[in-house]
Amino acid sequence: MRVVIALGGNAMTSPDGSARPADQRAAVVVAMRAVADLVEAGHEVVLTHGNGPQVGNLLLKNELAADVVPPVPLDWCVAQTQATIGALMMNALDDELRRRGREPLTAAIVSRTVVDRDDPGFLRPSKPIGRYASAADAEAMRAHGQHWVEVSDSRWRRVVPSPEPRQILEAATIHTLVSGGHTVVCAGGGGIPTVRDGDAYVGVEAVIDKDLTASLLAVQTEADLLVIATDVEAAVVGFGTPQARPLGEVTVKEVRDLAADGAFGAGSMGPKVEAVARFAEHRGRTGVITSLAHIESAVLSDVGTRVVPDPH
Ligand SMILES: Nc1ncnc2c1ncn2[C@@H]1O[C@H](COP(=O)(O)OP(=O)(O)O)[C@@H](O)[C@H]1O
Ligand SMILES: NC(=O)OP(=O)(O)O
Repeated sequence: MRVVIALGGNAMTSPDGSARPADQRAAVVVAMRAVADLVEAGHEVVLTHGNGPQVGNLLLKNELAADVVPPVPLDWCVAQTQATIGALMMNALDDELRRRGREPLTAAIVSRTVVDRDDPGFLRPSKPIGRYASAADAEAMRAHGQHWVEVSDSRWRRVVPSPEPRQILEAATIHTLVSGGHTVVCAGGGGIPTVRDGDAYVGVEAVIDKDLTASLLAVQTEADLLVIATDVEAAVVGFGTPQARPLGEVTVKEVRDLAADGAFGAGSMGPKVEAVARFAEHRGRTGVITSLAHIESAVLSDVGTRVVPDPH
């Protein structure tokens, strides 16, 4: 089975959301053990990952050092996070596979995702990146022209434009590699935001939602299954209320109706649900939202929230 797995931020940072190198390395090692189980079982695996904490930290470093070294644009920062996280994932997966007596075949691909130049997302920054801050700190940053929103109780985060992913330019290469037995890390951080400029492609300043890109990746690479791996076992209806119940198997229409009723967090579970719904809709296969620990079960059984195509 060909499986596309999207790893959430929690797969690469410590539980407190810190992005210290040692924490990232340790978290990736744990994630790659679960991935190695799938590879060992004979599945073709395509991996993608988030970069929200990392790209926000890089952007901030650029801004803080602007007086001494020229700052680079946000799309360059996205490319840099793809390289760093891709290298971490390859090292960890290779080590794990060798420990199991298997010769690793991994590749990380710098990947560009085409977006529309006039996407309304450029006018309404919505993608949270970087560290959390207090209301007072957020207010101070706003004075510098940055956009900040309250993402949870008194926790603020910077937001940047997040256009819709339209096409992954490296999809054919990724398809060839995975068909040839490679485990491929790609389209990290949603891909490097890119627009067409005449006959050329140029980067644009944004951070694309990695779950929506994962959905496109799974369609473009003809995956049998899309797994969105996060820190909860399933999407929940009545989230945060005494009536909370995990959502099991649902159709695209059923889950979209729940989304329209506001059942899923806008910057968190919402895009994940939309990602699996799009995959089920356009590929006619199941998309699963579950926790990292359940990746293998997601392939074998019926854990997590499983969005299936609508009946004809
Ligand atoms: N309806 C819901 N069901 C489950 N989790 C939800 C829901 N709405 C919001 N969430 C939040 O979404 C989080 C997962 O999204 P996010 O933190 O963006 O994941 P990741 O960084 O792993 O991609 C959960 O930890 C939970 O707090
Ligand atoms: N690019 C992106 O969606 O990253 P996170 O999942 O880490 O927010």
